[in-house]
Amino acid sequence: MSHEFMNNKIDVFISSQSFQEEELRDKTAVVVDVLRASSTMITALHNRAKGVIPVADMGDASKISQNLDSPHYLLCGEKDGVKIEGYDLGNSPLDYDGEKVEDKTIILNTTNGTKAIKRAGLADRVLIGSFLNLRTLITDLEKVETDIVLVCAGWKGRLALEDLLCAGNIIYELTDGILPHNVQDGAKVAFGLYEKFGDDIEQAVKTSNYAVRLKDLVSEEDIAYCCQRNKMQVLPVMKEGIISDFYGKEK
Ligand SMILES: O=C(O)[C@H](CS(=O)(=O)O)OP(=O)(O)O
Repeated sequence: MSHEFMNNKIDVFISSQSFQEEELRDKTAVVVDVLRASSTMITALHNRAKGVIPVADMGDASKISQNLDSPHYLLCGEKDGVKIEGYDLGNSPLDYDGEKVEDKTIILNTTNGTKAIKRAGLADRVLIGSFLNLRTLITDLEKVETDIVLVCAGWKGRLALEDLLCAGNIIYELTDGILPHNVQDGAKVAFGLYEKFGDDIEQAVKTSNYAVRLKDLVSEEDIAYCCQRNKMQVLPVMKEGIISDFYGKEK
C-alpha cells in the first residue's frame, strides 16, 4: 500500500543520539542495526532462542544474569566489535545457531544496537529490523496506524551507511517506490540513499565506515550475511524489556 494514501507519517532518526526519547511516544519504532545487533537478534530468534534482553552496559548484563538460572541464559555481546571476556557469545550472527541458542534467553550487550533499543523504550511499540527480515517487517508496518520512526543505531552517535540504507529500503517498499511529499527530511535522505545504492547492498556496505573500521575483527562472511534480504520470517517485538518473535508460536 502506498503511504501517499495513509495518514501516518514516516521519519528516520539517523543515530541513537539524534533524538529525544520523548519524540517516540505513541509511535511505532523500528530499531535498525544491520551490522550487527539487529541481524544477530533476528538470527537468534529464527533459531528458536526464547528471547533477547537488550542491555546498555556490562553492569546491567550482570545484574540481569544474577536473576536467571544459568542453564537458561547466555551472556552475549561485544565492545568495539570484540566479544567481551567471559561472555558466552560475541555479536556475530553466524554464532547464533540452533544448537547454541534454542530455548535460551540471550542477554545482549552491544556498542550501539542495544543502546538504541533502550533509548526507544517510550515508543508505543518497538520492533527490530534489518535486511534479513525486511518483507516480514513491511507486512507488519503496512497495518500500523501510528506514526512510524525508523531508528538507525548508527555508530557512537554518528550515522552509519548500512542502517540508513536499510531504512531507505523499508521506506521504498512501504511507498511502492514513490516518496510522498509529506515525509520528514530523514525519510527523504534514506530513500535517496537507497535509490542510489539499493541495487547492490553488499557492495555498498563493504565500502562503509564500519567495514573499513572493523575489517580485521569482523569477517566478510558476517557482512555478506547481514546484507541478505528477506531471509527470515521473524518479527522481533519488545515487551517489558524482552524481545521475542511475534510469529514464534505459529512456527
Ligand atoms: O559488533 C558490532 O557489530 C558493532 C561494533 S561497533 O560498535 O561498530 O564497534 O556493534 P553494534 O552495536 O552491533 O553496532
